[in-house]
Amino acid sequence: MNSPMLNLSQEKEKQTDPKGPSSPGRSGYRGWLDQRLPGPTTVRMLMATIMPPTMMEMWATMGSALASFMFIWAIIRQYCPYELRRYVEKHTHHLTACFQPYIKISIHEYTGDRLRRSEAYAAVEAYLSKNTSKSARRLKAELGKDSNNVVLTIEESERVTDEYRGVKVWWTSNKIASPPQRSLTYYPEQEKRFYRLTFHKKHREVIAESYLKHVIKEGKEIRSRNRQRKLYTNSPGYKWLSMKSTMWSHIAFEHPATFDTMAMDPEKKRDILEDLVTFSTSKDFYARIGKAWKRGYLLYGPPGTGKSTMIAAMANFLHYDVYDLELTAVKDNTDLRKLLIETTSKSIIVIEDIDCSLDLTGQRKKKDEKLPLEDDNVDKLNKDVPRKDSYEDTTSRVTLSGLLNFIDGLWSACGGERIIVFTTNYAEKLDPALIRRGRMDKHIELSYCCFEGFKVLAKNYLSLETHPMFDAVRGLMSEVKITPADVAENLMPKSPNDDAEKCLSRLIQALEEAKETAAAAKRASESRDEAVEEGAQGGAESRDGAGAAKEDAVPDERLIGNELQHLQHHLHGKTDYHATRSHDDL
Ligand SMILES: Nc1ncnc2c1ncn2[C@@H]1O[C@H](COP(=O)(O)OP(=O)(O)OP(=O)(O)O)[C@@H](O)[C@H]1O
Repeated sequence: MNSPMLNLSQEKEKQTDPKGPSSPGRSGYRGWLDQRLPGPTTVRMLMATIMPPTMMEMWATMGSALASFMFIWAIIRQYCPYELRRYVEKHTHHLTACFQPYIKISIHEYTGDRLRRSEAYAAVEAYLSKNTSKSARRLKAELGKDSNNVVLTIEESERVTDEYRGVKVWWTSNKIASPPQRSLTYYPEQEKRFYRLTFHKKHREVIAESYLKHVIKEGKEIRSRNRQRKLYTNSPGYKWLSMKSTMWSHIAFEHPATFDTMAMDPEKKRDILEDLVTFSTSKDFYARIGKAWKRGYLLYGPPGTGKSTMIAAMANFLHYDVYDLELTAVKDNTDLRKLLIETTSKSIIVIEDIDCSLDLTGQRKKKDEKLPLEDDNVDKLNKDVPRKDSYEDTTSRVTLSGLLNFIDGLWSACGGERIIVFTTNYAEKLDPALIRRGRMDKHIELSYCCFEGFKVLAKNYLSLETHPMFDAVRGLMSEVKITPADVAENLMPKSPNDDAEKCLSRLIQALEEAKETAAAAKRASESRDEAVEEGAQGGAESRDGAGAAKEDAVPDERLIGNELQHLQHHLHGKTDYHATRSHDDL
């Protein structure tokens, strides 16, 4: 028994093609059907019944047009100049946008002339990594904070859905390759990455006024919670390794110092902590008083008193990145400004030993004054090796005025929430303009170890809160100067058998030796003064006699001076001699 549908199609067939369903040489729709739909007649007839002839034709035409378009587009993409391709793409987008009820918002990684990575992009990245990584199918994995957890971000071209107050939105991650470089360059081709948000136009208000703010706020919070803090350097050696056009290279910042482990006067410590907290929570205050949100700290004191350690403690306390600026590696003031622009907010910019970094009187200073290759003998031996200064300008042209502008010029305000730290052993050597309040707002002296500082170190190194030997340490510390670095070294166990008593005895012995040396130095100094006094008295008696007395005094003075120097060397090593002098000077 035939089905009514089949009958109907057969009837149609009779009407349109008198030659019958399978007869050869048919033309028109039936012929076309034979060609396109091979197979049993019944199936073909069934399809013909489901799809009216005009619709089938339409789909077929569209299919082949689409295939041709794709083919032509592939050829265009390969051979057509980049500019023309961009032009076509742009106008195609405009055309399709007219018929679509959706709005698209792009958030680019770099805005402007690639000066700085957009914070909005970074925030969206963090937001999407948390909120959509469960629904996305293609993800990138990176090591997060402390290299312990894995942070997932969505892969390029991946599309994810998000929902906010019942409104559905779509995010895609994209990138555009920039035009190929005309000149030969070692740098890889730059890509411009961006996120695109798509939503229905009826939700424009919710998205623009509320959703985007929500994404940025949450993204920033996630970032500050999760991010691995970094230690940056501008040293050229590292720059070539990274092969990037950025001026900074970085590694993960993993210094364990904290204010708890810092040996210093507790009052001073509290004062610094309060200052840091006040600064980091005063965004609105700085805006109100019309001042850039930054603060300068000058850390000064003898070597080994904890200046570098304090920078690490500050960074850990505030969760900031650290930019260690090597001033002698900066070519000129323009490069200094570029470095500043590339720093991010929530960071500490450090210039260590500022007095040695540069001749800040405006004169230039050779960075490598004694390059081995500049030695004539070496040059003769290695004639093929180019002299370093023949291909590389080793002179830093950074001037004092360039540095002053770096600290509080117009450009210093970009980024915000930044701390600038200078360290020095000789604060008195610095130009007053450089360290005046407003540039270096807070001057912190890090000095010799006090008993409270010792207690912190004893807790750190020996896990001791108190001990009977502490009294001896307290007594000696009130009489002699010793740096926290020296105390730490004496408290450090040197073998598995070193217990707390042994370490404390070692420290007491070092302090006693230091006391003896200081006493000997004092005696030598007193006898020098006496000799000078005697010489002066002799001079009053007679001119001739004075000459003789002076001659006697000079060798004495020299001898005493040498003895003093020798004793000081014995006490603290060569550097500490300078340290003592600098501290006293300060
Ligand atoms: N105040 C301190 N608290 C805890 N440890 C300290 C302190 N000062 C120094 N140390 C210890 O001594 C070592 C040297 O300290 P640090 O490098 O911070 O001194 P510095 O003042 O920066 O010296 P320099 O002026 O030579 O750079 C550190 O590794 C640290 O362990």
